[in-house]
Amino acid sequence: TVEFLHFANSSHGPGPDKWADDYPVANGPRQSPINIVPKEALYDSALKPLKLKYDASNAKGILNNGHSFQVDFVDDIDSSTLTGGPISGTYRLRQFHFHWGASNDRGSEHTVNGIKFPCELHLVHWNTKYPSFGEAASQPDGLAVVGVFLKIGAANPRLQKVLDALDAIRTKGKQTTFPNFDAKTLLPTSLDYWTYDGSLTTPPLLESVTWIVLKEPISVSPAQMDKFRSLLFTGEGDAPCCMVDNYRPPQPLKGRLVRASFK
Ligand SMILES: COc1ccc(C)cc1NC(=O)Nc1ccc2c(c1)[B-](O)(O)OC2
Ligand SMILES: [Zn+2]
Repeated sequence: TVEFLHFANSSHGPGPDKWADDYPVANGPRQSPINIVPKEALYDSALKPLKLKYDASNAKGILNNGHSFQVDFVDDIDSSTLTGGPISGTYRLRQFHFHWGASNDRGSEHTVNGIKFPCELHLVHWNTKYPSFGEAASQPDGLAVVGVFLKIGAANPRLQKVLDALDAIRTKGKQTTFPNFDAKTLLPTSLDYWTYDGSLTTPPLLESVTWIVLKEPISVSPAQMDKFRSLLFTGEGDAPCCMVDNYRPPQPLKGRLVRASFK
């Protein structure tokens, strides 16, 4: 589709249609994202409530990594963790990042009944039964990612704290300190979720993610969406290319079950 032409031919490497050339897992049995069809999700009363315990002092820095920007956390102790939900054991918060579109009609990776949101937040956690994130990322139960949709509405003051840091990381590879941020402030009121087994949505597309997609979106204003679009895929001194449409389209479900924590 047209929005991927720019992604496919841009300076920051091949787009989603070409990934299978270098990463055959791109056509694997548990790829992400997917289109979520609420009516086809199975309510599972055995699913536990999500327990997110985040320590604001673990926030470290904010980085433009050339395909999104991420806020990194200290993850050498169990101070910012995800437990409960569909997972067993303790997963540590490593980073969060976003995916967004060139316009408000697209940008999310997961869709709901085919509906695209303008933006999607990913809170990335890794299973502490493995020695490190890198190790966990190659295990089927290694990662747990909480996905949160952003919907156009009132300006979101908690999100604004993150957006205010973007001027300092406009180009690929730039980073700056980002202390004392409580990632919990980015979550909606309800923690109702859909969950399914999936993958990273960017290369290396590893099939190691238990996805936990929240039903309730958080708000973002049109002006705040324009702030995301002020970032560049390109490095300082390169011909500037706006960081937009950094989302992978939904992938085949291949028989997977999507469970719901709510009726
Ligand atoms: C070059 O990138 C790597 C090299 C080596 C390792 C071990 C991992 C990665 N990438 C990685 O973790 N990406 C990644 C991690 C988590 C998420 C996503 C991408 B997402 O699907 O967008 O949302 C959740
Ligand atoms: Zn992501």
